[in-house]
Amino acid sequence: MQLGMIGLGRMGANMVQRLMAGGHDCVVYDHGRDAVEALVRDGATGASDLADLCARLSAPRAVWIMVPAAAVDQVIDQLRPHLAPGDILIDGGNSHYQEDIRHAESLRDAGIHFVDCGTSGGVWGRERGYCLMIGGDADAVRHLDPIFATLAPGVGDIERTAGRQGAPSTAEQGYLHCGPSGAGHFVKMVHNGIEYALMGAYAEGLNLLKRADIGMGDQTVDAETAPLAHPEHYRYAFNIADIAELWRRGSVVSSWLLDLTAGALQQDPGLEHFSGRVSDSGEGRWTCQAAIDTGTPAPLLTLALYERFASRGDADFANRILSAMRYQFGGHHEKPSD
Ligand SMILES: O=C(CO)[C@H](O)[C@H](O)COP(=O)(O)O
Repeated sequence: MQLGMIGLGRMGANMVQRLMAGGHDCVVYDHGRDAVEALVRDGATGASDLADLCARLSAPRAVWIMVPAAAVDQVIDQLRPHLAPGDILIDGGNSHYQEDIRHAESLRDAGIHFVDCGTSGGVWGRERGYCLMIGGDADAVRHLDPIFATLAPGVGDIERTAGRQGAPSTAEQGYLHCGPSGAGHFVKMVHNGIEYALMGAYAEGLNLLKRADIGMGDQTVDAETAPLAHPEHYRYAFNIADIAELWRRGSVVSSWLLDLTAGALQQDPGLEHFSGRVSDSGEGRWTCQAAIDTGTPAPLLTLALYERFASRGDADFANRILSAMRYQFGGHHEKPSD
């Protein structure tokens, strides 16, 4: 099948490679000419601009947009004059699902279908396949089935869930039409909310293991810090990389996130190459907002998001206020940092 791809960053370029390896014909465009030329060398058709991309695609066109969420509006505005009724636009980036509803409505009168697709798999997706969470009109989604089937991981060697019978469903192959416009990105948003909490849980647990050796150090009692009552209970110098490795095998908390964590700890046990400032794309914030809008308790997902804010120093003033209050009511001085 033929597909136009706009945005050839880490995700878009790898997706084109996977599609071409699966026998699809890709017409590609990016602001950066190097990215276009690299894919042309591998067999894609390069476009000089969005009009050229549309001219090179046969009707009905299928155009996949893989750009940062903030740029989607502009790309759609620039594409619109070059599209015709029956064409399909796919937003495969990390857009807010409410933007999808707006985009689908604004294109409907012109007969253009809009499909939203939450895409998970990161830089590993080219090799492992992408998990695709899809929203939009059933007919448009059905038309794109060959594209989704190639991008998705397929059934692979994952054991079949007990009770599932017959030919593997698309969910079992790694892609799913989740519902009408916005449904794909809604599912991806919650996926990322869960991702934040899982990441936070591994990080906190591994940090506690790392700090299980504090009874081995100098136990000088400081009046400003609660003394360690039983230093002998905290004399474990755990090998954190080995424990992460161990948990990958047969444990209840094994997962791909843990596989990646074990890999990072193997390369750099102290994680010295990271400062610990953790960014967020916005997906976690949208998840919390949806939880608030619907009155759905989501304390773990919310806390994990706030921990990311704190990692960037955004709790520093609050912490200074705590110290100031302790000094005001008790004359307590801050302990110099270790
Ligand atoms: O697709 C993803 C992983 O599933 C994420 O959207 C992407 O990597 C950015 O995540 P974050 O919200 O942490 O910035």
